[in-house]
Amino acid sequence: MTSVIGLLKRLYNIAYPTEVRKSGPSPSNQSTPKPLKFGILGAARIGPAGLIIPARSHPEVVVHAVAARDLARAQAYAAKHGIAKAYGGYQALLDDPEVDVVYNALPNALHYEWTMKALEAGKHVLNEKPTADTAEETRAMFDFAEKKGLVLLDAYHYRFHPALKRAKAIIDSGELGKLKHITVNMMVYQGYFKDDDIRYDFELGGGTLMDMGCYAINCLRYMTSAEPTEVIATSHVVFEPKNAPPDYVRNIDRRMEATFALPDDRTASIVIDAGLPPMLGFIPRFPNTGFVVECERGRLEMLNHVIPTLYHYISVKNDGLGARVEKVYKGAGKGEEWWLTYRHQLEALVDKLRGREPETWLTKEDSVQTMEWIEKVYAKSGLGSRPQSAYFLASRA
Ligand SMILES: NC(=O)C1=CN([C@@H]2O[C@H](COP(=O)(O)OP(=O)(O)OC[C@H]3O[C@@H](n4cnc5c(N)ncnc54)[C@H](OP(=O)(O)O)[C@@H]3O)[C@@H](O)[C@H]2O)C=CC1
Ligand SMILES: O=C1OC[C@@H](O)[C@H](O)[C@H]1O
Repeated sequence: MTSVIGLLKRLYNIAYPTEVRKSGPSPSNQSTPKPLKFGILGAARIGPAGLIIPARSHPEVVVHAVAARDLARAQAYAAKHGIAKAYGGYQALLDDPEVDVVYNALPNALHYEWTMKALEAGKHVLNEKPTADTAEETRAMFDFAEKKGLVLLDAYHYRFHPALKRAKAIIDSGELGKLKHITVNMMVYQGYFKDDDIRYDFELGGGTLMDMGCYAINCLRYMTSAEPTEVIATSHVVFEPKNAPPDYVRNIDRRMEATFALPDDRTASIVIDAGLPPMLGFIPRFPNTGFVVECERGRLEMLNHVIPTLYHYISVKNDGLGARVEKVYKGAGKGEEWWLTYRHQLEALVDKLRGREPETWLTKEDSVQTMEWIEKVYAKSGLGSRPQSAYFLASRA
């Protein structure tokens, strides 16, 4: 019962966060900096969860502008979400001198071009996951941000939640002995994405490994504190749209499984599926996201590591001490029980931009290695990497 009330409270606060007063110079304190102004590239579906709602409860963030390819679409989005400026075209937003930080919420294949252009315009960037289409592009993006002295953060938002950090602390404490194997699952039911979703478009950087698999690869590296040494095996099911035309190219993974070797005889596997069929042909399935870590002296299972604010558990079976369940909606650091992973992420980004030490941060190598292993799984599967950005290729010509 208490957990149901807790869930309802969290849901209410997520949907209706207390709007905080935005910081800035006041008669009593002229030195307080103005809030950071964010601009969103794309009237994207992820915008509200990824930035707009978290910004409401952050005193130092204002969502100032949105750009869409079509001005009317940007205006409608701006009106709906209370955003002051709307631009018809992404470059126009980058040319706005008031924008401090750009949120790149475009399809994966456009991350490279528009993040590079944003950095060129002198903006810090919160870039949606996965970083780009290839590791080469990813490295170039971080190198350029470094060169410009700007902050670039990939939106691996799940990494900022205290529950995930607690799961890792249990593994790192050694109470379960040496880690032997981790399995990371990211599965949603059939119909979760429509057939014309960007995730099913090869040219836009689609594929289920790109989309949900990037979390899984990032997670296995994080939980094991190691880089894989080899992709041992893969198997996949390709996406089949309804009424596929005869010339339809089956190059998009709807399901991807992969097994990796890690140093010290450890292994890892991932199971990603964007279309779990109904049970017995008609019973709908719940999304299944989480991971299981098998250790020498027990196992740890975390359910829902990607949206833990809604509900999660960390179940620990210690061969010597027995079993227990932990839930961490609020950690020892900053945050409220109802903070989504995106709100934690925004807190860290703003801390970084303001010169404060963020509680959690992701390194360049984190992003580069995640992309490297995505590409290696695609290579092993025979599906191949998503195409390099034309903007990247032009820069190398
Ligand atoms: N962090 C997270 O939890 C999540 C992250 N994501 C990531 O965010 C990004 C966007 O995903 P999502 O919001 O679901 O995507 P949408 O389908 O909403 O597309 C995002 C934007 O892409 C723009 N766009 C530009 N070119 C094209 C094109 N050729 N075809 C289609 N759209 C185009 C559209 O902009 P315009 O408005 O200009 O037309 C659209 O608003 C992806 O990288 C995805 O991986 C997605 C969901 C969750
Ligand atoms: O980033 C994401 O997180 C949740 C998933 O459902 C979605 O496909 C993905 O883009």
